[in-house]
Amino acid sequence: MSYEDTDQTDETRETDDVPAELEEMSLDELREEIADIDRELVELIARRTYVADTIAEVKERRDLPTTDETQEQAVMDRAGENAERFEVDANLVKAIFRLLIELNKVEQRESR
Ligand SMILES: C=C(O[C@@H]1C=C(C(=O)O)C=C[C@H]1O)C(=O)O
Repeated sequence: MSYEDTDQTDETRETDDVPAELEEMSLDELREEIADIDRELVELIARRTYVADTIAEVKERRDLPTTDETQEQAVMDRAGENAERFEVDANLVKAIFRLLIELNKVEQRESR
């Protein structure tokens, strides 16, 4: 799925690349849209970090190691699949997820 999966025909679009509703927005409106998305991204990162902190507490209680390579591979595979589904660069998305995983592990180790 991508932003192009709408019921618009090519004739109703300004160009082949950009949906008509985005074309019609002013630069300021488009930047507001970006600001909203950026806030949502940070909110999602905060949620992910919060859940990972809870996982870290469970691991500590069960005397399990911080790093779980099998789980990390599953996260990376899922990131790649989702990137393909939404037609964004899989390597870029995977690099972002590698960073998120490393941030969580640093935090998990510091809280032990
Ligand atoms: C959050 C976890 O701990 C670590 C961090 C992970 C992540 O941020 O996705 C994945 C695996 C672990 O190395 C987990 O085990 O699920």
